[in-house]
Amino acid sequence: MPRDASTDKPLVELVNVAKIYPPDIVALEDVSLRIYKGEIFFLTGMSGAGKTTLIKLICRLETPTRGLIEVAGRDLSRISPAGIQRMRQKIGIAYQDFRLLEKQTVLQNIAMAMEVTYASTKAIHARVDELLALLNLSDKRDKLTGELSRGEQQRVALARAAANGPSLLLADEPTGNLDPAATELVINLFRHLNEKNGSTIVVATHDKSIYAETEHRVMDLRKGHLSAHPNRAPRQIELFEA
Ligand SMILES: Nc1ncnc2c1ncn2[C@@H]1O[C@H](COP(=O)(O)OP(=O)(O)OP(=O)(O)O)[C@@H](O)[C@H]1O
Repeated sequence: MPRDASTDKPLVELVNVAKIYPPDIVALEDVSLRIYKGEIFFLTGMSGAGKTTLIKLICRLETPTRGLIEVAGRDLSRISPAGIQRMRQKIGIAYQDFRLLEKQTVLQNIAMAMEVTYASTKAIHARVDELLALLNLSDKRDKLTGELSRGEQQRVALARAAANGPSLLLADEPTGNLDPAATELVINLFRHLNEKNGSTIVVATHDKSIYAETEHRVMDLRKGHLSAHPNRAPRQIELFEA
């Protein structure tokens, strides 16, 4: 989806953000970042670099030790708990550890995420069927998620995150358990959400294959510091990084 960096306000903005876990584990140090509406943004970095921490800060599952975080122009530190709940209804989160209810079916796991929308059962089932078809999981709809392979569970977690057509999708290591064919399905899901719903998508990943062929912005976290990915042109850095 095209965007104009000169006129858009960022959907997500971090200014000089640090996160230090007790007693003194520095996960992020002085991170400033803008992510614009309609972007697909990749966050790379080695294990322990701080990717999950950054994702959790954006949806306020963690709070920063220092710095400002704004989502849709609102300072997260000033939003009430009820306001955070409302904000999260517009954010889809695909967790690295999936967080599925293993004794519930695929349909139930995804449908549960949609109950907040008060959609009809018919509309919920149609959406679930659409997402499962996109992710090649149609035959798993009535299976318990605990009985699926890790790769299948990972795709169910993505379908659940995508279910409400979120304004912002945060995907933490979304292809960690997938083969190339399933990885392609996930990339197509991101494109679909981005183009059809205008969803902004933030992907934290080790997996070069999901950003190698794209024109999208890639930034690299190293020991809590953020910089442009070494393989990306400097022009991109100037365009996006203030
Ligand atoms: N709840 C926590 N308490 C203490 N330390 C934490 C906590 N969560 C993360 N850390 C530490 O913060 C640092 C960054 O962790 P984070 O999970 O954000 O990295 P990551 O880039 O997502 O790694 P991975 O790719 O392995 O998931 C690591 O040193 C990690 O051990």
